[in-house]
Amino acid sequence: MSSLVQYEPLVDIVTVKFLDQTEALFSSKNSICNFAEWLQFLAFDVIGQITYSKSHGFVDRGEDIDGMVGYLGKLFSYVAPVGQLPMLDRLFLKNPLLRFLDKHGIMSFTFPVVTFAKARMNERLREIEVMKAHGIDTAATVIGRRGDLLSMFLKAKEDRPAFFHDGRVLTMAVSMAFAGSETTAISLAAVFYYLLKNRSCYARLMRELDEAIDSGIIENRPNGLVTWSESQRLPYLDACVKEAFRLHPAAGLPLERVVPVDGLEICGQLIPGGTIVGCSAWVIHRRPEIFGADVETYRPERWLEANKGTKKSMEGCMIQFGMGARTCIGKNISLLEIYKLVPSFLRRFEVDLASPNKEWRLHNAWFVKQLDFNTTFRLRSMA
Ligand code: HEM
Repeated sequence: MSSLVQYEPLVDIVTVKFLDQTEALFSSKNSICNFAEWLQFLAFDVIGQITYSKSHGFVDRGEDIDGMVGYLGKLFSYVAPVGQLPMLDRLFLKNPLLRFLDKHGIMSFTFPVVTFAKARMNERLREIEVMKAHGIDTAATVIGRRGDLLSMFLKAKEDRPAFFHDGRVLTMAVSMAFAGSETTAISLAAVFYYLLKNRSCYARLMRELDEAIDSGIIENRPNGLVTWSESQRLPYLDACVKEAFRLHPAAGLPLERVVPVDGLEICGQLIPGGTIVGCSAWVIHRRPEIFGADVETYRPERWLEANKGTKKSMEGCMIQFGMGARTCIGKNISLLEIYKLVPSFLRRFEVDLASPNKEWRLHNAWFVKQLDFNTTFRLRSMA
């Protein structure tokens, strides 16, 4: 995690903008906010900032620019069933006729996220060309200077040009937006939703935050911003985040693996090589023998009450980021974002559900998106 704190200034740029825009667009106008979507704007902009040192501009404009967010939502609604029956893809998106039309510019199937990524990459490549033309060492300047993910990918290209060609750099950059925006937004929405539905937990978290300010654990900044290292000294915040991850892991379908050729014994049963097996976080996170009989209840306290051994088992069974060789590579980036945004936001605003008696609706499009999560915000006094 320590190396990721280098991204904190990039996350801060978007977080502060998000807090200011929340105040301008919602709290000062007394408007109702579609919080799930608003958090997605934030997550998308953070990914843009971390990947290209340039946010997509959603938070600034307060709207879904080029329909990128909506498009991604639709894409996942397609990917979820097609991922279970991959041959369907040949009929639809990978249909040779559609590919032909796309290739010859007759119909475009290029995702707006890809268009944005291509534009950023071309800007950066042009910059590097200019540097090279002036005899400037690109590795030490354009590539190394920014410290964003695009510079890391371009550095990999400089080091291993045969493997890490431009196509791979672009794929990596686009993957960041595909894998890191909805997931982080869904997880953030879960943290807030459960707090709003469990007011005593919300009150306890606010006590922890206010006391941390009084005792100097958190610096009292006028914009409410909390640093990563300050957030790590807030045990109840940690419990609330973990409990939201437990009850609402972003990925809603089993994480699949292929059994090695020699077969494998799983839970006492021999599974032949080549079999696709999978395991869902929604099931594992609700195992009573691990998490307790009240698995369906949101109770952050379980993370504070557990003894060392139980806590280790609980943490070992949390697979919201997957597990093993293909575990999430963006885990620490999203944790940085979540542990900073939640306390910063709650310091600055008092949050309420627009319809306190209504539940949110869930849509499992590979990622389990929340719908009808509408809120109001009131400025808090931070003196
Ligand atoms: C709370 C936020 C996030 C959640 C819940 C999440 C969840 C996951 C899950 C469940 C997987 C599959 C792991 C497996 O099969 O074992 C995964 C993979 C991946 N994630 Fe995340 N993710 C999050 C944020 C991010 C971010 C911010 C990025 C990028 C900046 C990212 C990039 C990726 C990539 C590239 C993979 C594929 C890794 C591979 O196949 O080797 N994720 N993520």
